[in-house]
Amino acid sequence: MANGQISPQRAVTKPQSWWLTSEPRPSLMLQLPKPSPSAKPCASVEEAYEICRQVTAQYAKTFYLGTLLMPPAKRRAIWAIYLWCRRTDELVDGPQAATTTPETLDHWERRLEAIFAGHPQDDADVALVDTLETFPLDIQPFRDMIAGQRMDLYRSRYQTFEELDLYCYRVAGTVGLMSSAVLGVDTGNGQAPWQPDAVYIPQEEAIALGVANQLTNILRDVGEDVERGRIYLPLEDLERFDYGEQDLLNGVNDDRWRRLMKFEIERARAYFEDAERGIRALNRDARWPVWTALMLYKGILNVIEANNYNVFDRRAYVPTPKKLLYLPVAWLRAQVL
Ligand SMILES: CC(C)=CCC/C(C)=C/CC/C(C)=C/CC/C(C)=C/[C@@H]1[C@@H](COP(=O)(O)OP(=O)(O)O)[C@]1(C)CC/C=C(\C)CC/C=C(\C)CCC=C(C)C
Ligand SMILES: Nc1ncnc2c1ncn2[C@@H]1O[C@H](COP(=O)(O)OP(=O)(O)OP(=O)(O)O)[C@@H](O)[C@H]1O
Ligand SMILES: [Mn+2]
Repeated sequence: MANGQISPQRAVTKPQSWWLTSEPRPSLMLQLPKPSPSAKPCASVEEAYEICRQVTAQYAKTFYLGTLLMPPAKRRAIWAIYLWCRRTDELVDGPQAATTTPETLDHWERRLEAIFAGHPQDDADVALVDTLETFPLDIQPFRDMIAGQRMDLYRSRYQTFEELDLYCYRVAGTVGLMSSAVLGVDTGNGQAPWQPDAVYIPQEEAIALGVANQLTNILRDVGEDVERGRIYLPLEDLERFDYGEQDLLNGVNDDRWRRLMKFEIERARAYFEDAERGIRALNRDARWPVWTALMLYKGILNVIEANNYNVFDRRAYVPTPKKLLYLPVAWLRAQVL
């Protein structure tokens, strides 16, 4: 970056740029740009998309696999959106989270407005600006996501599911809305015979997939989150199953915990089912990737069950060979459902 050049391959494997740190926590290495003159964009559009691709490939194997099934223009747009979302999430979840304040998020929101006005603030933004010129993305879901990260700044407990649902919309339902603008709808999807030209926009279903993913993410990461002092499971649910906050802190895996987890897993599955109904309204070339991403993420719920609900000291994941087995099933669903 110092000499105005960027080598995306090196940038990811040998962290030297502003968006990577040298020794961060092992699972995540992204970091926000420091507001310095050297952060001014100098990458070409191609180079910027390559940065986005590498980050998505490295940090989101599930979603990356889905994007590989898309036409190239849509695929790279999703990578650009992924990088912006990941950087936003990193503000409150990454290594620099302790120094993030409401003002940091205000600043991030002003940067967002500049990007939407066509002014990239650093190399990665070059890709997002290009995506915004190509696809009809609205700024509101991006703003809503920042509002979701604000919640993480001042909240570590949710009393009711309604409160958690709002959080899930903001940090993940918004991703469904952003992605939909890229994926596009099938303009011949009119469902009412008396209105054959009406196009159905599956917004609720797109949000439902984001919420389903986020609920799954919350169930998978219960142990990790508790260690960081965070409880996303609604406290009203803990009470309903007579499972105390202290039990959660102690990682107690008993009948009460398993009944609570079964309840939460069924709730997440209901959101997945709502989302599934919207996929056929999407553009034909988007259905296979979305079915794949959906089935892979939903598969994590089965793994949690197979692990006997132990999310305290092991992480539930779908092994790669199994991920590949989902591909033909997802393809078939994309053709017939
Ligand atoms: C295949 C495809 C279209 C993927 C979209 C990829 C994308 C743009 C992802 C952005 C994800 C992101 C970084 C969001 C920031 C907030 C956050 C962390 C949300 C959680 C993701 C977790 O990912 P991961 O497992 O890597 O978590 P860790 O940080 O490692 O703990 C979320 C669970 C939310 C992801 C939400 C979606 C991908 C929304 C999907 C919805 C659609 C593609 C809409 C489809 C349309 C219809 C009609 C069904
Ligand atoms: N396919 C896999 N094979 C082996 N271990 C895996 C696999 N996927 C995830 N893991 C385990 O989960 C840990 C990190 O999960 P991570 O969130 O990076 O998963 P991921 O591959 O990015 O998938 P996702 O896109 O679902 O988040 C890894 O360090 C490893 O322990
Ligand atoms: Mn991940």
